[in-house]
Amino acid sequence: MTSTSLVRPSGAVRSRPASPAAAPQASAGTPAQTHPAAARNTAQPFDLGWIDGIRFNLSAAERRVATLPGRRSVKKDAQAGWLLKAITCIDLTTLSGDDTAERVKRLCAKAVTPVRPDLLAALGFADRKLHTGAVCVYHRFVSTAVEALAGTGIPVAAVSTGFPAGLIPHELKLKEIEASVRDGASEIDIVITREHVLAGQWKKLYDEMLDFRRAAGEAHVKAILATGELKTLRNVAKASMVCMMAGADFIKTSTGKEGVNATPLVTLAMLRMIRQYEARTGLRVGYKPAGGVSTAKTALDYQVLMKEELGRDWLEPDLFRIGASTLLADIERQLEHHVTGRYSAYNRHPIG
Ligand SMILES: O=C[C@H](O)COP(=O)(O)O
Repeated sequence: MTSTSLVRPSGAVRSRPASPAAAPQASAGTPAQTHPAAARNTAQPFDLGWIDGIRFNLSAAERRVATLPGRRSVKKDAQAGWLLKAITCIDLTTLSGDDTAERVKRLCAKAVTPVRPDLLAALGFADRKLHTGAVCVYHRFVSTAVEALAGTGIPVAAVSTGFPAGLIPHELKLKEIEASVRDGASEIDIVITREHVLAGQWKKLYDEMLDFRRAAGEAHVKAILATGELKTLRNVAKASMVCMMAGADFIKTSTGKEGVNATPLVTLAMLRMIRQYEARTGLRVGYKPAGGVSTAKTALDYQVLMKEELGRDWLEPDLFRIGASTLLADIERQLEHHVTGRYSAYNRHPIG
């Protein structure tokens, strides 16, 4: 096994990416490579015509999603390579009422060294820098995380705007965003007002998102749709389009607190909108499934969907994140199994 066999996520998908603009680059690079950042999304004028025409064929989408497990055919070294790549896309998250500065510091240490050095060495990555995509915390812990991650290049993401319900006054939402940016967050995960979607008030959703994006300034904004509360996939698709139109850098499924969080079906709806938005504007928007993504197998499913629907570039952390609090533990166990042939107990991987 060579390290080069691990660095190129390949062999999982047979179809070509649907959009030529999203074709894979020639060089896949290493899990920790510096990937040329995509041009940032910019807000477009509000256009109801982009939203009214959106339809979603549920049975076709269900059929497509049902074939996923059969297409997740990466094994052995290739699978280890995909899993290492997945680690670089994890927003390692703690969002609990009993979070403490100590827990956040431990999480940050895990983000810096997500895989045991002996396992990395056995995989041929002893000399490579590998870290998670970001650390994601409540505003209260942004400065703690920024300090703990100083010099590592790992961004701090703050959940914001009255996460998870998003029912605090609009002005307070803007202040919360500004406060997190002041404390050093370079990514802001906002929650949308679900009522705007449920009532079909698309201009209100657009204006809200536009304000959030302005308040975040240089910090990148991930728009959490809380898809489990939006009733229909058509609503999910329309809300995705409106948030992108108003400048969201990423669209994200869930807070992790809804009854239903990330699913392959909502993913398909959102990825098709990202594709449509790119076709209209030439701008690329990232995608973040979050909530309940806890197994390596599920992470691979999402990676396969990303590559099939949008192309190779969407496997990189500038366009793909997985919001997860426990996924890393399972990925590390799978990597250990790959190296040693044995599974370790989960309590050997207490964080992540
Ligand atoms: O944004 C991230 C989610 O809150 C994490 O959800 P999880 O705890 O189910 O992994």
